[in-house]
Formats: sequence, structure tokens, C-alpha cells
Amino acid sequence: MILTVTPNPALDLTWRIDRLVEGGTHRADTGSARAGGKGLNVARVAHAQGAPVLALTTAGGRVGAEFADELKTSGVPHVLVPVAADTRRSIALVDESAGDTTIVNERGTGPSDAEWGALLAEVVERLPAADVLVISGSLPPGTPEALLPMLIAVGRDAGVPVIVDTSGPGLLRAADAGATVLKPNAAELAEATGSDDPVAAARTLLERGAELVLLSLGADGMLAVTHDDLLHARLEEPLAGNPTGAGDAGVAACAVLYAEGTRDPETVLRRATAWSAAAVLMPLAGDISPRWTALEQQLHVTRPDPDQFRKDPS
Ligand SMILES: O=P(O)(O)OC[C@@]1(O)O[C@H](CO)[C@@H](O)[C@@H]1O
Repeated sequence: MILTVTPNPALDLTWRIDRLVEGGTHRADTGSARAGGKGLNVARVAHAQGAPVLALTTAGGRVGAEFADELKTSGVPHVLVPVAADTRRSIALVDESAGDTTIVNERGTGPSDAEWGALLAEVVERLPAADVLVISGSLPPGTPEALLPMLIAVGRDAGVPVIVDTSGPGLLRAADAGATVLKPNAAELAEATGSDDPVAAARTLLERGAELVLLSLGADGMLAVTHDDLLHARLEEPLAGNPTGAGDAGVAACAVLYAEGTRDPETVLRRATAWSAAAVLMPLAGDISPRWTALEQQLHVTRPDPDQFRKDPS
């Protein structure tokens, strides 16, 4: 079973608009509201592909009630730890003409120490049945620094691989705490390490303890960086659509393979890139298109020159 933990869940609100105009008023058909946050998306994708999952997160207030309702309807197995603070919202405006999406993520309100304790206790209780632990998404303001290392430590103590997709200082903390796989995007990695050389920055995460860094490059595909290899997977032409949740689909692919005992970096990279691309074809985060198998076959996988990913300082 894949156990996902989402420390900062969100009710994902998505609207499709013809064209985003800064400062303009937009009209849209009724939008959708879905229980989101990165770990929820990972669980949804893996569940839809037939993998056993359990999504663990918190829910609180009026927004949390809507979040819980939608999650129940989705059929994704889950456990919600009740919290006092309102669950946050994440707003996605899908610009149909530009083919891109603008996101506003509320920062969220952190649970109390007792509520964090209850979430951690749930993780510990469920871990014996898990084959992999996924910790995904941002950490709400006020999250104790020790929380992420503690979550990773309980996963490691249970003997399961721990996959972490987070941003900010949490990324380095996760590497230090012994996360098995890290999945930053290029901007998150640059921000956390201060380096304009993504491959060198990914290798610093490996030195801190990870065995694999999956680095998403948006339209340019994904890199798999290990201690002794560098692989790049990409499609000939990038796909147009809604990229929200594409990275989560990549994490789901990695989790499914790790849960099955497949840790070969090239296999993981191919599946993660294909599921990410297949997510772009779907209107909402948390879904992937059945075209993923065809996309996987169309991928170009190379051992590139690491310098080609360096950001030109000019
Ligand atoms: O604020 P975070 O946790 O970094 O991101 C939250 C979020 O934007 O990420 C998902 C897409 O990856 C959305 O479903 C979700 O609400």
C-alpha cells in the first residue's frame, strides 16, 4: 500500500477562462472543487491506476467539510485528522488560449502541536501496512522544523522507502533526514540550494542522503540524478493543457514502482515522465490520461551533458 501524507491540504478550485487579462474581469462556467494538495493528487493518480493507497491528511472548518465530502465521493481511501483551523484553498485559472495555468495557493494555517501529534500517530499506526511513504506538498506556516524529519524517520524505521516532494528549506531538511527519493522542480531546487546548476544541486541532495533525485523540468521533461548516472527523458514536442498536478503524477508513478520493488532509475524516470505528461492532458490535477502508455513509448531518453541545464547567468 502507498501511504501518502499531505501536511498542507487544499480545496482545489479550478476555473477555465478564455484568456487571462491582468486586472480584468473574467467570466467562466461553473468551476470545480476537489480535495487537493500534492499528496492527495498522488493518491488519486495511483488509486486510479489500481494501486492500493491510503491518503492521510487533516481537514478543518467549513472548507474542510467540503474537502471531506468531495474526498468521500472520490472513493480514494483516506483518513482525515480533524483540526480547528480552516483547510486552505488553491485557485487554478486555466487560460484556454495561452494553454497555461495561473495558480494562487493560500498559505494555510498550521495545525496545533496536539493536531500534528495526532497526524504523526496516524502515520505510525498505518506504516506497518505500507510499502512506501510519500510526503508531498508545502508545509503550512508555523510547522515545527522537526515535523518533516520526524515523518521521514518513522518511515525509515518502518523500513519503507520515503519519497518527498516539498519546497523551501523543507527540501534540504528532507535530504538530511534521509528521504530516499526527492522530486523538486528546477525553480524549487535553485531556491533551496542557491545554485544555478540543477545537476550539481541535485547531487548535493544525494550527498545529504537521497538515492534518487527526480527533477521536473516542465515542458522539457524530467531528469533522474543518481550518484553515478544522469538520465533525461522528454517528449519530442511538449503537450498543451493544464500542468497543475503533473509533478504529482510523476511522484505517483515513482511510488507505484517503488511499492512494487522496482527502483531502477531509468524505469522510474520513464514512467514518471509519461504520467506527468499524461496529467497535462487532463482538465484537473489528480488525473492522468490513458494515453500515458503511448506517451511512454514516445519518450526520448538520453545521458545528457549536465552543463546543458545550467541557467545562463546573462
Ligand atoms: O502549496 P503546495 O502544497 O506546494 O501546492 C498545492 C497545490 O497547488 O499543488 C497541487 C498541484 O501540484 C494542487 O492540487 C495543490 O493545491
